[in-house]
Amino acid sequence: MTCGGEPVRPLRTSFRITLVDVLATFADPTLQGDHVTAHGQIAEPPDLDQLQRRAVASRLPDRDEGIVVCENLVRIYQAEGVEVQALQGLDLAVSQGEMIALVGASGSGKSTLLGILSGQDVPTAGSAEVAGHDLLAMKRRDRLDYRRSTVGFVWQQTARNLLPYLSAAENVMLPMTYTGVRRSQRRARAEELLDLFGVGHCRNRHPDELSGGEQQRVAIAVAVANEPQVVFADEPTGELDTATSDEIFAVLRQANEDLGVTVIVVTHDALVSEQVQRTVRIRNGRTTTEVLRRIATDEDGVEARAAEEYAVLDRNGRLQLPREFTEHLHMRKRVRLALEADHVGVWPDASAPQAGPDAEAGTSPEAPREASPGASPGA
Ligand SMILES: Nc1ncnc2c1ncn2[C@@H]1O[C@H](COP(=O)(O)OP(=O)(O)OP(=O)(O)O)[C@@H](O)[C@H]1O
Repeated sequence: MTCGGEPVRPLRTSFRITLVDVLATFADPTLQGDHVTAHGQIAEPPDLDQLQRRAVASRLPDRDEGIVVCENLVRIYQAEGVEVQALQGLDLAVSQGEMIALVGASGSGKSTLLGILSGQDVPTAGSAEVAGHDLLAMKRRDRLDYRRSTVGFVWQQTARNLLPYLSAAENVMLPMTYTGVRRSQRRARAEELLDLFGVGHCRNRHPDELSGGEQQRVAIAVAVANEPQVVFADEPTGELDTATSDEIFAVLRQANEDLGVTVIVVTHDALVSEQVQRTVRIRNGRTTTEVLRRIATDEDGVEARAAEEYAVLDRNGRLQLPREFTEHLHMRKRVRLALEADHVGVWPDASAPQAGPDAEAGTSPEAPREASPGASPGA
């Protein structure tokens, strides 16, 4: 399979959350800021050494349960009496400690998915679990705690990530205010994170005194301030030039590797998506293909990055064939399947008009064996 390219759009046009949501994400009038955690206790945040030890521990075996698991996820919007099916039975599993890219054409459902996973929106049906939280069953109060402590976000629009009247350090301290971290600890952790991400010298500057790249570094520090388990980044490099994009991506990778946080990045930028080990493509509200990247060594011992594209197979055995394949072979409505020793053959319906070139050339089998559930390869 080859990687089909999506048109690259320089800017996202649809965002539905405003600056007010920066505060709304964390603020809850029922909490007493400085003193009380979501559970009524004073929190003692770990220092960076402890976080790094945890990160290493989290990379040890047994991380394959999936920290993010979506099954058959459906989100239907009602717009002027018309139903829009933004997610149409989406499946996704992300392992703890992974960093993946989500790609897809405009309108394919990426933001809708991120909105659900980040606890800002509720799906219509299906299941979605993040770090053991059931996002369909979650109560309002739990959802607020979840947004404050379990997940972090970085948006494309720098103005959406940072409050303009707070300094960089104050912006990083803000989320900790709402989880009850003491002021001195908030400041220490904010300064550690700003140093870690290369913007320690900007701690007393306000967002309008920072470059776009510096603002996004601070935004990543804000996103990880409360030690979330997963960070969602929606086009975090969309407003930046290529060199700065690379730097910001490196900072996200640093958060992933040094702090052990799982990172899910939505991007239109092929250069960004090529830097992760797994890129998941969404089409029409479903995950369709995944590109897996690894370092391959040839017979001369030369290492090179290899990328292979896979179709996503859901629990019911459904997969979506890439449009360019079906169009090339004139596959419509139905195809013939054959179970072979180590693969499944898919042929165009020879009885249909304009069957594909292979079928016309007689390369499809005369009578393919029926693919029976439970039949083992080579049986
Ligand atoms: N609040 C809403 N009301 C009605 N329809 C919506 C709403 N939000 C999104 N949609 C529709 O749902 C579909 C998926 O939208 P979504 O924003 O998730 O796509 P996307 O892949 O993030 O696109 P983009 O890359 O342009 O941001 C689109 O058809 C969109 O018009």
